[in-house]
Amino acid sequence: MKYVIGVDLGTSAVKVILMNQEGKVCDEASKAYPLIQEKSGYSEQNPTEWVEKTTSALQELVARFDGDVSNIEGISYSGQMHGLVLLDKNNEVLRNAILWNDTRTTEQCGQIYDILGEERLLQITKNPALEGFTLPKLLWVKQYERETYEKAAVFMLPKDYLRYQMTGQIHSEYSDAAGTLLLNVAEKSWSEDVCELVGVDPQLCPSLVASHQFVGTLTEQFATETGLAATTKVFAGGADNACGAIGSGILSEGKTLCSIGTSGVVLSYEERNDRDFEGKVHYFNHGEEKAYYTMGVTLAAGYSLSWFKDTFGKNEDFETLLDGLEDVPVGANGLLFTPYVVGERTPHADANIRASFIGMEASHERIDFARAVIEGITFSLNESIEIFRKSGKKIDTIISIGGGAKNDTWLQTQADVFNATIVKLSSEQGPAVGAAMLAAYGSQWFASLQQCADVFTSEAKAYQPIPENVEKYQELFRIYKDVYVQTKGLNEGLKKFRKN
Ligand SMILES: Nc1ncnc2c1ncn2[C@@H]1O[C@H](COP(=O)(O)OP(=O)(O)O)[C@@H](O)[C@H]1O
Ligand SMILES: O=C(CO)[C@@H](O)[C@H](O)COP(=O)(O)O
Repeated sequence: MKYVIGVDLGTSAVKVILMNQEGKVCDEASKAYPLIQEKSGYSEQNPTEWVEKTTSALQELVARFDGDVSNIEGISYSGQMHGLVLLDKNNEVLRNAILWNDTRTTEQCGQIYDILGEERLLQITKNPALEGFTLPKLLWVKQYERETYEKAAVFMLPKDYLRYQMTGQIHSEYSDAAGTLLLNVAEKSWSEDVCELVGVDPQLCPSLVASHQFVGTLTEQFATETGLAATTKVFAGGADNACGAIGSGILSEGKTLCSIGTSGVVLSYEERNDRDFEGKVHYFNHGEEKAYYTMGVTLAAGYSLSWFKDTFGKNEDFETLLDGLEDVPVGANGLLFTPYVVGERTPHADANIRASFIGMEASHERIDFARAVIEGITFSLNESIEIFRKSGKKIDTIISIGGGAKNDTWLQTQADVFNATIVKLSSEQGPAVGAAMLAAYGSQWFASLQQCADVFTSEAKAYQPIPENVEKYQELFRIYKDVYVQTKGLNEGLKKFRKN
């Protein structure tokens, strides 16, 4: 039997899974790493830690593998998007990576609009200038850490750096490059126009390949450290949301995904690259060739829940924290939460907004707060679904993946808030499965990613919306949407009191 490994370099942890040719998940391992948040709005990680934790997770996987490691034929990646990794001319890391949920770059987003204009930016990159994207981060380093910027020889995205450390080869690929604001998304090439106008040397951009492309084998050193064979073939991989879509079989028009990881995403497959969503949702290249996807992003979805756990139940696991969630009625006994703990993206591209609990009263217990957090995150994702529905998309079934899909009550809440059937897959590790599928397809086990998905993905359970709950959530959703409007000005006033 042959095997492939999918590596999902997430924000909270790296997850590695071993899958066989029959699409069975044979083993998995995960290693967590922290966020470095020195100031309000800052979010960084140390790229060396990604490599160390991936090495350790792979060591664990290989140690438990009782077959011949040379039968592990291929490996590929899914990676948290947009993070800026800068390397010098010796390929040494110059500073911590600035992550997708770091919002320090509002000033640089303004500069990009001033230089390019919104229309031209949308025409080339298909996306607006958002703090989370890579180009504003590059311009921030150029402006505030000039010495570092001048030493930079190449910029990389998180999983591309990890792959470089495993193979010695430097590449980027289309699905992740699409989230930099430097790619001409329709033409699939770095935009010389954008580079020239914003003053970024095009030499900083690595060469581009397709997600399933073979890029080399493991270095002898990495193979020795992990116990993998040096002949293991390495395939480029994709952005975590592209891989989440592949791993959930979102490979044709009409299919919708909800992914609740650190961020939260509602994603829709697009065959075409010329639809106009006026920048309201992100529009990126898929990991499948000649395909695209659109998505709305909640900046702190799972992160709002993990913030709540770390603050009010530090040493508990999520199961203990959420014990009794199903007994709290819809609406959390009158408590409402907006999940803006680090700002928001869709539909409010607002780095300054912060979270609120509205309606606290003396009878509320911690589990009411937990229910309000879960409902608030789901309302935020429903704002993306609303944009898609208003654009004419029919959304009646949604595949739900990510850490958030581990909880039954949350899955039912998704069905009730989204008023759609929610499908849970046999593995909630969609991005890692997608990465494994890219390795399987790259290894030519299947003629297409769709054929691979037919074998590698399967539905475990479906959750139907309960009409009575749907009605209550529709009323609550109207109140939820008003909280942003009512608290925006208040948060402006609080800004100067934040940790700086
Ligand atoms: N048992 C659980 N029940 C509900 N939510 C969970 C559970 N385990 C993890 N989560 C949520 O999933 C998030 C992590 O999801 P994951 O897909 O692993 O994220 P990432 O890819 O960003 O590292 C956590 O922040 C948490 O909110
Ligand atoms: O910024 C985005 C998408 O635009 C995020 O979705 C990141 O890609 C991080 O993903 P997770 O770690 O939450 O999976």
